[in-house]
Amino acid sequence: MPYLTAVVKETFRRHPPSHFLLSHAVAAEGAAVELGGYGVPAGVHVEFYTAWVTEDPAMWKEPGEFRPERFLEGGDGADVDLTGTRGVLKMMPFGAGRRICPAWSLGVLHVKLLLARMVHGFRWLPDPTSPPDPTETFAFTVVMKNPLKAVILPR
Ligand code: HEM
Repeated sequence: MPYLTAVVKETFRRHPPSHFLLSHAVAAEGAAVELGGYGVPAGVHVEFYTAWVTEDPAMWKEPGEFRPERFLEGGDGADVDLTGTRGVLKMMPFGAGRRICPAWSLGVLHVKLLLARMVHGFRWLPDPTSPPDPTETFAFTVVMKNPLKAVILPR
């Protein structure tokens, strides 16, 4: 289970379904909030492009690599959680704070359960005529540009 959890976390880091959060406005009445050294007045909307955080080589070793081991002990993601509330804030696939996705735990649970059932029940082999291609494209969320094709055999 720890490795499965690491695979799921690495998937949310390397291939987050959303690259940005919903638009959030500064709520403080009449006061500017300081953000990264800038004063942001009340009512002004701030957009967070969260994918840049997980692509930043200052935060992640070789961020372009899909490497679940980074979320195991000693890895550069070992202290990171998906809600951005524990350890260093290095990824937020569901947002963070009071406007975090209210279904974040449901989402994680479904992805883990689906993946566990898929690898428990079947062997997944690459389709020689169409190997897996991680290229992404923007739909409503970010999806695979070329859908996965595989040879699936019962275990
Ligand atoms: C893997 C699955 C999912 C991902 C990656 C995801 C991601 C997100 C993100 C990034 C936000 C924006 C947070 C922000 O603006 O700070 C959000 C908001 C939201 N999500 Fe999800 N979500 C997922 C599944 C779901 C599901 C299954 C539901 C409903 C059953 C849901 C309901 C919502 C709602 C209602 C909001 C708006 C919350 C607000 O504005 O206060 N999400 N989600």
